Amino acid sequence: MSGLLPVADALAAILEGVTPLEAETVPLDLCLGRVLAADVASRRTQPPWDTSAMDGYAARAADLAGLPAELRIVGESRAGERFGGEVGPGEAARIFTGAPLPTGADTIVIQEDADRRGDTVTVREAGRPGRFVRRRGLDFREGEVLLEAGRVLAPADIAIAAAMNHPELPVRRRPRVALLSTGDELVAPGGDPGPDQIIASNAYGVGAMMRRAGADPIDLGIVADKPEATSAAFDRASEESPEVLVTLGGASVGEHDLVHAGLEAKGAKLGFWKIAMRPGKPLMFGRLGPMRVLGLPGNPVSSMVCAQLFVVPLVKALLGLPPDTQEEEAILGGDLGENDKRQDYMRATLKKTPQGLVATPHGRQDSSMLATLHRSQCLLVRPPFAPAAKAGDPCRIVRLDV
Ligand SMILES: Nc1nc2c(c(=O)[nH]1)N[C@H]1C(S)=C(S)[C@@H](COP(=O)(O)OP(=O)(O)OC[C@H]3O[C@@H](n4cnc5c(N)ncnc54)[C@H](O)[C@@H]3O)O[C@H]1N2
Ligand code: MOO
Repeated sequence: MSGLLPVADALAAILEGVTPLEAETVPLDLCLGRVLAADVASRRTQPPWDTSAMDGYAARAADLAGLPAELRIVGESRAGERFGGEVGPGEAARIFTGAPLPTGADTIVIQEDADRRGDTVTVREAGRPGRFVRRRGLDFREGEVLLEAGRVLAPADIAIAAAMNHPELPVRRRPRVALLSTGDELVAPGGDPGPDQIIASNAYGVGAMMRRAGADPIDLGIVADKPEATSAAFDRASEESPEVLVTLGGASVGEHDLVHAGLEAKGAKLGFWKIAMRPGKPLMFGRLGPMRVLGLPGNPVSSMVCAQLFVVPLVKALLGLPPDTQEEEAILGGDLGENDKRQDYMRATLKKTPQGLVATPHGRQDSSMLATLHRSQCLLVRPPFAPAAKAGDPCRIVRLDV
């Protein structure tokens, strides 16, 4: 074996012992995308009474056996104000969509099928008894659980929660993920890079991914490659008390890669460092006090791929959701040589064809190349020591969530 930790073992170590965060109560208009923390039962029956589905006349089916039928109008029922009286034999009430069905009536005649003259209406056509009547509870009943714990709330869920008379919902608190970029060479976008500097991109991409996964990213900025600066940055991170600290860069073995030593100096419990994966070999995991710390390699593609494969599942676990790291079958779109000891995650395009999904890896897979990531829809997954493969062979992919 390579001595490097397999990808699945690394993920298992990161997720070990993670329990979902506590619930908080949030107003409905802020619930989109949040994870429901408890079953929600209706406080109402809907509709609360038998109601009309059309504008027309509420009548008794028995009076409509022979047509045309002439009925006397005894009142009006509209949405918001019902007719308090009763519809007796030979009688009808004017009614509008959404209005309560008056006592005695059991059928709605739509106004297109009737002619009104003063207080009389002549019904020319009528449907079966109960036509155009929505029965009480047709939609849902008080006490019925319509939203189940663990659901990621979508617009229709929020609409039904409102209809059930819930102005707010219990949802899982969003995990807080602190992001720390390391490197003397980095300048924030819009800044003024010196001759040996580049623009920092990782915290923005990874932060966006965290937000989409349901977490709140906290950008702790850029820290210089100095032990004192690294130490101070870890203190700032601890003060924010996030659930997760993600360091970006400085994970490798060079003299200026200070994350590992910095964490050790702070007394962090280090889990693993270096895994059998490309990109992402120097991935690091440990715990600093209550924080889970993931040290992501600085190469931009390594940072993004590791964030999707390891940090997003951690965020999901903190939200009580399954990891969602599903691999899918596809067809290889180009020839590939034998793989080495690292599990490969190759940026590839994904096309739907009559034969199935075709994944075609890009020729250059350098982990510095963000433009290739941007032009990819999936990662082609090649296990360690996978044999050479030809176009048309089956392959495994994970869809990119970037
Ligand atoms: N002797 C060895 N050298 C390297 C190894 C190794 O095993 N032995 N591993 C290589 C691999 S694989 C990777 S990946 C990188 C990871 O290095 P670091 O995590 O220490 O990352 P840095 O050196 O800080 O940066 C790498 C690269 O990425 C750029 N970078 C860093 N942060 C950002 C950012 N926030 N936004 C944009 N770009 C960033 C940085 O400028 C470097 O170019 O190590 C290899 N070396
Ligand atoms: O892991 Mo590094 O990501 O191969 O470039």
